[in-house]
Parts: sequence; structure tokens; C-alpha cells
Amino acid sequence: MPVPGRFTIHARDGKARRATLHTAHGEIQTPVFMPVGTQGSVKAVGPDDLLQAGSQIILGNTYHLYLRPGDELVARRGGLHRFMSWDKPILTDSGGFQVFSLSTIRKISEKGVEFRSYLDGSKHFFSPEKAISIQQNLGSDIMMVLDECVGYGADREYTARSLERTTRWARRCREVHTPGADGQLMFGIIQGGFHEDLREESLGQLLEIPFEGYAIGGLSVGESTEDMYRILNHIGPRMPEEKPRYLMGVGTPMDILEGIESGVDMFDCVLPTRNARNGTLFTSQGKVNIKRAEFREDDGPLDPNCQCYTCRNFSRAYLRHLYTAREILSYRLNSLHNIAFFLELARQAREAIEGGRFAELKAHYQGIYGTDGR
Ligand SMILES: CCNc1nc2cc3[nH]c(NC)nc3cc2c(=O)[nH]1
Ligand SMILES: [Zn+2]
Repeated sequence: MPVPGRFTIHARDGKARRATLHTAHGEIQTPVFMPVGTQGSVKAVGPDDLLQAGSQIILGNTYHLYLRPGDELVARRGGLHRFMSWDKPILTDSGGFQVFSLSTIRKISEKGVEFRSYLDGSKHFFSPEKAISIQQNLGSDIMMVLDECVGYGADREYTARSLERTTRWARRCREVHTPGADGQLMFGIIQGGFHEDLREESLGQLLEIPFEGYAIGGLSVGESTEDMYRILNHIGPRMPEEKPRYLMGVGTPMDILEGIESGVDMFDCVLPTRNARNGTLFTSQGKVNIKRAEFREDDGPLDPNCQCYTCRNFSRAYLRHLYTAREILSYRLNSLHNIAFFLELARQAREAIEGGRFAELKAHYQGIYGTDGR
């Protein structure tokens, strides 16, 4: 009987790990890429598409689902898995990031964060306890604590005070959910901005609270690749060896490979689905901007090395036509392919770590996408 939270490392290649994370809705092979299903759907694709593309786990946003359709409504329908017909693992964020990035008026205090809905301007309040109760209503397999993601350029003094409050909030989240209750896991989130010593401070404080996994927050917030990698390389290897490590909101193919090399196991990013909708497609030979005139009469597949539904059935000429005609099918086929590309990248990383060839895999993609793939 799998024990939710059990994390077994099968192989290592440098700091990179090949592991299995057990959850109440099945095992996750890591390194893993998690498609983002913000409002209970991964935009433009269905659960069958996701399964066929090899998705093991998807992400839901607490902030959005709380505001619409409401976490209580979802709970009355049997929880998010049943509601969206996805019976594999789901990770929900705590809404913290959306509140800070989407909501206009907000007040942050020791008690929590007050904000106005981006939908109708109504006033709402997330305490750490409320953020957890929403995720319990959603029934996600992995819950995230409520934290404050300080923006890029926040001063050191504010960053230091903020991480202390984020730790106190993390403790309050832990206090309202017994480890493993209802098979749900809870991850702590490391803050500390771009200061190595504050990152270590945040991690050290969180280690005193039992979490089933730890996430690196506060990155991919507009910083340079150099700053992201500096913090990633510093804190990744310092995170608990025997627990899953999750880098939130990252990233480009090269950012993901850099994260894996620093010992990170789990990634989520809207890049594949968001870029699909503006015609930017990731392929084994680099980025393809499908709206370019050069593809008007190109009968070849988008990516000859890709096994996805889009690449097996449609030509670049057709994909370009759909995109320029703003056909809805364009969003589905482009999103499917980009998701398949990111899932395949993670699969190749798992295989490379098993074979001790991760450095070669990273070098291969560096040759195609450059050092940071932006
Ligand atoms: C669980 C909610 N908390 C939380 N989410 C995040 C989501 C992110 N997404 C990105 N780039 C796209 N950076 C992030 C940082 C955080 C972060 O520091 N905290
Ligand atoms: Zn494809």
C-alpha cells in the first residue's frame, strides 16, 4: 500500500535525482513537469489529451478556484479531481502569489492578506488557516502553505522581515493539518529574495516544521537568469536530501534543466500553454513561430522528433493556417504539442539521470536553446 508522501530516490547524477513521490492519487516519477490548470482546466486541452501526452500531475490555483466557482461548491461536487475528471495527482498553490500578482488592493498583516477579487472587486481575506481549508475543500494531493512572494527588487530589510512572517504562517498552516491527514501532503516555501544568507535563514526555520516537501518561492519574478541561477544553485542542494524539492513557476526548458542539475525534482510553468496561444512552439530543434510566412506551404510535421497527436497528424502549413485564422483548434493543437514537449523533456531527464548522462542532455539542449532559453 503506497504511503502518501513517501519519496524514494532511485538514482543520482551529480546533484540531479531520479525519484518517485507517492501521493493519494498515484505515484509521480521525478523530475516531473506539471502543466498548469489555473481554473480547473489546463487551457484548451482535456484530461484525455493530458494523459495521452504523459502528464502525471497538474496544478490548480487556489485563488482562482476560491473566487470562481468557489471551493465549497467544488467540495460539494466531490472535490477537484471529480469536478474536472482528473484522477491523477493535483498540486494546488495557496493563492499567495496570485493575490500579490493579480489583486490590486491588498493589505498584508500578521493575520494574513486582505485583497479584492479581480472578478468583481469584492473584498476577501486569506489567513494561513483559510488557505489550507480551501485546499482541503479542493482535495488536492499536495497543498502549499500561504507565503509572501516578495517582488524582485524588494529591499533586504523588508525581505528579512517578510520571511519571518512567512515562517510563522507556515507554522500556522501545519498546525491546522495533521501530516498525511486525508492523504494530503503539505509543502513549505522558502523565501529570502536574492540574498543567499536570507534563503538559508528561511530554509533553516522551515526545517523545524515537518513538511513532506519544500518549494523554492520568490524566483521567476522578473530577475535575470544569472540571479535566478545564483539562488537556485545555492539553495537547491541545501534543501532536505530525502524530501521532494519544487521550484515554483519555472520555467524555460533551460531553466528546468538548470533546476534539475541543482537537485530540484518538480516544476510548473504556464510557458507551454501561454506561448502556444501566441504561436510560439517549442521543438527538438528550437523555438518555432508558427505564424511565420516560411511555413505557408511546409508539409512537414511541426517537430519530426515529437510523437504527440499534433505532430503525428498535422502539417506546419495547416497549423499556421489555423493560427492565422484564429481557429480554436489552433489553441488545442499548439497547447498539446508544447505540453508534450515539456513532458518529454522531463522524461528525457529522468532517463538521462538513470544512465548517468544528464550533463550530456543539458549540453545537447544548450546547443539548441542557448544557455537560458529565453
Ligand atoms: C503557493 C503560492 N506561493 C507562491 N507561489 C509562487 C508562484 C510563482 N510563479 C512564479 N513565476 C511564474 N514565481 C513564483 C513564486 C511563488 C512564490 O514565491 N510563492
Ligand atoms: Zn508534437
